[in-house]
Amino acid sequence: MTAPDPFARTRALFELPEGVIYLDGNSLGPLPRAARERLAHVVAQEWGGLLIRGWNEAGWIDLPARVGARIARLIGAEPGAVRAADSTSVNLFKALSAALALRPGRRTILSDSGNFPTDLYVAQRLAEALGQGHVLRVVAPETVEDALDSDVAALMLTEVDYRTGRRHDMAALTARAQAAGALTVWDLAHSAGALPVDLAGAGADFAVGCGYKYLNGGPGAPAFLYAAPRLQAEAAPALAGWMGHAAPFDFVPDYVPATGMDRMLAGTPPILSLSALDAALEVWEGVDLAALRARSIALSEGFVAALEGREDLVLASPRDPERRGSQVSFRHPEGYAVMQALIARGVIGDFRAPDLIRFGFAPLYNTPQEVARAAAILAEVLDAAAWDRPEFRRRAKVT
Ligand SMILES: Cc1ncc(COP(=O)(O)O)c(C=O)c1O
Ligand SMILES: Nc1c(O)cccc1C(=O)C[C@H](N)C(=O)O
Repeated sequence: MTAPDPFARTRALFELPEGVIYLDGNSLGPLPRAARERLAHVVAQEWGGLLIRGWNEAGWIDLPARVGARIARLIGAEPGAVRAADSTSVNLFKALSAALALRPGRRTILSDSGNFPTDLYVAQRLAEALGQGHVLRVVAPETVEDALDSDVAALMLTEVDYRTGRRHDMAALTARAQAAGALTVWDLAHSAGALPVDLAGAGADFAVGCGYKYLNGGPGAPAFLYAAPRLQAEAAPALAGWMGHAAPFDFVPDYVPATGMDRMLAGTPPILSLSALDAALEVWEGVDLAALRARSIALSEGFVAALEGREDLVLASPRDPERRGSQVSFRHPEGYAVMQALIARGVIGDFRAPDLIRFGFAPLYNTPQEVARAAAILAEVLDAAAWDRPEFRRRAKVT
């Protein structure tokens, strides 16, 4: 007798194509059935039927806050402290600029070399554009703590490294940064929905994250933004827009920021994609995040254990699951072709240059059986050098 699968209920809420083992939900989550239905409804009934009345009658105007409230539980945020809006890049710009403005005497943005490129690009351009001598300092992930000197205005880190899955200790680094007089800006792109996050418990200052990965909001889904309640009254992001105004429909020429989190908004919310994300987040109702973490560790451990000891794969992720997010990466010199051969066999992960094959484990729908099968197929591909074909080496535009 095998015990019933505690995540069979949530798996059934997704449309998962037959014959595919999907281990790329850390890049783009699959389609929740509820999102398909909600989109059809919003398009036909709300957009089609209500037209402009939808802003009031269907509550479109409140969607950034309503969707933010659903995300808040997953990231341990205080009520009202999260908005769903814009992209992660844009939210990072807003959060980081607000953090810098709150530390006027300091000039350094501290980050690490494992951070996602968009985060580093946003910080570089913001530092230049401010014209006040700000600099982005990028150090090795292990040396972040030592680099927290008296010039650091903002510590900007991605909690879970997109390549290796290495996880920073958010609570410890936040405490260290604040003791050094800095504010923290956390990117939760690979954390939200992947593992329990406790922003309030960690005392984090600002955070951002993606809606299209483990939250399953669909390609280009709106991202989210958090500011600690103690900072909201003072936060002044460098990007303002009418949706962040205290009275948008007064149409006055001067900017007066809204009270609370609404000041972190800028332009008109994308109602179709916010609706899809809202429906996708229904899947999380009743999901226990400690059980989610336990499942995630069981999945990733099963995968690593099945492949451990192979001489042709080098584990790029921490071996200790407590120090990882919900993904595992291996190095292989022909990683791109290996991943294409896997995809041709129905196992979808992805490749990150120069040599990483990356596998995300989404506890809501991935099963231990899938993970064992994926590891076996990877072993077959390697044993038979099935990747060694010209068509598997041809790089696509998007990897
Ligand atoms: C850590 C991290 N931040 C940000 C992003 C993306 O930001 P955006 O949605 O603005 O493209 C990604 C992935 O695309 C990511 O992995
Ligand atoms: N956002 C993406 C896209 O528009 C195309 C392809 C991939 C992505 C990703 O999300 C990449 C992802 N952040 C990563 O961890 O590599």
